[in-house]
Amino acid sequence: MTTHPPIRRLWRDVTLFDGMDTLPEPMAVIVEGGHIVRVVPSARLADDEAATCTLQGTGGVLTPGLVDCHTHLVFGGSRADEFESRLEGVSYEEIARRGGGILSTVHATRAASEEALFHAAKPRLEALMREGVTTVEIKSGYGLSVADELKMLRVARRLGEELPVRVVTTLLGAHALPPEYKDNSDGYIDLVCREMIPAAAAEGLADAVDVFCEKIAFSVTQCERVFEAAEAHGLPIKAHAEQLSNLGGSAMAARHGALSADHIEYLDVEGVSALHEAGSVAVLLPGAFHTLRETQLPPIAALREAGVPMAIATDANPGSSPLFMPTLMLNFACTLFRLTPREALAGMTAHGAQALGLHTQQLGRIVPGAPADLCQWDVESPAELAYAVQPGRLRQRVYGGEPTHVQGQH
Ligand SMILES: N=CN[C@@H](CCC(=O)O)C(=O)O
Ligand SMILES: [Zn+2]
Repeated sequence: MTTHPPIRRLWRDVTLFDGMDTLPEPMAVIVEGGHIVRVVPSARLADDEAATCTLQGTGGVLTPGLVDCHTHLVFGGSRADEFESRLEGVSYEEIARRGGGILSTVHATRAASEEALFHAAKPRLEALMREGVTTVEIKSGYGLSVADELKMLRVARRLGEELPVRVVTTLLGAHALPPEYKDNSDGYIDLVCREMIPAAAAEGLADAVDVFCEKIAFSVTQCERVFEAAEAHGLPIKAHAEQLSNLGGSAMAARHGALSADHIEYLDVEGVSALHEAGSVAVLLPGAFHTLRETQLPPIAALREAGVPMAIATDANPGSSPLFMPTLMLNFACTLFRLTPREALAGMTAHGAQALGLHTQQLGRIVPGAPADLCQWDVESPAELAYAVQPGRLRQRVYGGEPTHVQGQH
């Protein structure tokens, strides 16, 4: 039987954004067996080395595949009616207090079958993939019972099995208080700690555990209990914190070694120091900031000064961020939060991967040894990806070394 050598794929004469920076000269990248094996200035690529490769593309901008490190893509129903109420002046918090908001999605998600949730989530995920996403985190959090949270996580896992995209799952059982635990939030936290986390861990369904630490959700003390249960099962943690008020959830999460604190509009200087000391990532979610018409900006200058890595994500969800367009988030990160285009792009590549704990594999970078997840864009400079909101510029999406076609892509 003859064996064929693995295909070596070559991109050359590209402007390279390597996950952290734009390189100063046209570059060549060689991929083999699912990994990047060589990154070299095109001018220094020898003809005999190029001859061993299949030329895959030239010109434009090559970036790592985008990493969307915070989404709620699996859900039932729609919240267009709530969108209208907010336009009439009812706040997100008030809607939540009236039993709408997250709980209205819980109702619809519980009523949906696993099959129905899968088919509803698939086109949302394909929309992200058409815009360059090769790694996506998907949270549960609209089930709020053991069976329904596991159902959501199974759907997320199946999406990763059936589509050419890396899916990282997060159990967000402590997202909201389900109606059957009304006036018994500690009882619900008991359920999360004693049943939900152990069940998700036993079935290998969760890669991390998240909480919503907020007045309309759970207290710092309750969230800490969830983290202790996650730690007991060897699961990394992250937190929705300081989104609507400053409770100190980010600092507590950082003390527990959180991968990330997310939203963080109300984060104070102590919180920034805590993230810095713990090596946690600050995940900025400009889509939710925009949709909820927030006015409190996250402490970008302090984060930058402290050297806290900043990630950007879509937060794609039916309520606070029904936005399924990663490059729009790059633009929002710059226009709303005043990040530079370089910071925004690092936020959806290298730092997004770090928020998922995947930086140890060099995910989100274009360096030798990194997984070969790449995007070749029809733009002249990386900054254009954040500058213009213009779908259709993705020339080639490469996942695990293989060029992939995404449903609906032309
Ligand atoms: N902040 C809490 N959770 C989600 C919102 C979910 C929803 O409104 O359905 C978020 O990340 O914004
Ligand atoms: Zn979220």
